[in-house]
Amino acid sequence: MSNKAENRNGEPMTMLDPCDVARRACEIAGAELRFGRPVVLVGEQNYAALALDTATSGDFDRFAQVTGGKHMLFLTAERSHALGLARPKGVLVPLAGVSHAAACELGYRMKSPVPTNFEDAPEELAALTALSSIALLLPALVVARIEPDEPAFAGVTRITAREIAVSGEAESRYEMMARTEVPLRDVDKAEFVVFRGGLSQRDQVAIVVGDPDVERSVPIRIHSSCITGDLFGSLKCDCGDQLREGLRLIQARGGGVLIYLDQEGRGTGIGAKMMAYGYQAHGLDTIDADETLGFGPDLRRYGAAVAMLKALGIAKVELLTNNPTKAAFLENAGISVTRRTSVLGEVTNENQAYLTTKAMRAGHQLDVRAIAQALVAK
Ligand SMILES: Nc1nc2c(ncn2[C@@H]2O[C@H](COP(=O)(O)OP(=O)(O)OP(=O)(O)O)[C@@H](O)[C@H]2O)c(=O)[nH]1
Ligand SMILES: [Zn+2]
Repeated sequence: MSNKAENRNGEPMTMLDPCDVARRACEIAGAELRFGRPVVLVGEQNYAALALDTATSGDFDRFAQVTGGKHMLFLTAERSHALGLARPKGVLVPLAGVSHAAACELGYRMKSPVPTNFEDAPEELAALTALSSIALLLPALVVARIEPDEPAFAGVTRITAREIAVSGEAESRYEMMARTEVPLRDVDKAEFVVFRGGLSQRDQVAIVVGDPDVERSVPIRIHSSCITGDLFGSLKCDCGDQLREGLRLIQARGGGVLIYLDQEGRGTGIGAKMMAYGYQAHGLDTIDADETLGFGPDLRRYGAAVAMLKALGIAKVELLTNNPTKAAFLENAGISVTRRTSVLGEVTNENQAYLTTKAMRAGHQLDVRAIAQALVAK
């Protein structure tokens, strides 16, 4: 079947795939939010929305003015919980008379007054949380119900919840675009295989070590980027150690693949991760710090990893991880995990609490007692 059609003027038009159309709409809407500009979520009820962490106080005041002071702050279930309000779909807090600085406090600061005036957020606003995550923004949005033909929002980018949902399919659509050998210090032979596609993600990289036999179970590690740990040797986490130990194990097995995913801060981005580190310095653990910013415990997506494995012809793996979520995701996507092998880093004063939280609250297969004793033994 031809993928050409004609538009109303009889001009040739490429029939676009619905997922590509939705993905483009999301990327544009996300970019608008990142520029501090409003977007309109179109549905049974229309909502204008502005991202709190990119809107200046001028943008915020203009939004307040054109919505006649009917603007509200949409806080996720996680942020509501952090504020002591257990509301499963989050809350809407009226903002009439509230300054930009006070809204930011309510939206994502650690010491915020608890709102007394709020309503449960409608389900459809979850689409905006998904959009803010695609745009790597904090999930704190200023919203206002508007009429479909509201003149103040004429020309503003529009998006539907359906487009945001459909765009998610792009997460598993990647194409190989380059494959080149790069000599690495501790590895005999490594090829960097770059994939392009996805949703709001940069090109992704798989490092093929040696010549793995794809007919057998291939040792792999799926590693999410951690600039602080991988690159600069931060002591606050075990990532750098795990990256190097992962490569070492793959090499020792005679070959395999390390997939390096661009999803810093468990998918929240480096900015949010550093804000979370700031909150951790004030005593919150890694999960509570993310919740204070409005995030769930883990926003990472592994569709890219699955697409890359499939493109490399890999259907069976030995997974180098302590994180059972990664194994479950692969199994659900049709990649058989024949074995899970732990990858351990050094326990330090600075990462001991982080590792304990991963074991106790995120279900990572780490030995809590060994973590506790590791420093005593030193
Ligand atoms: N939000 C947030 N992210 C963090 C923090 N510390 C590390 N990270 C991120 O956590 C992720 C860790 O990635 P991985 O090492 O692949 O995964 P893992 O879930 O620890 O599982 P393993 O396979 O056992 O290593 C990276 O995206 C880091 O940037 C933190 O305190 N807060
Ligand atoms: Zn790290």
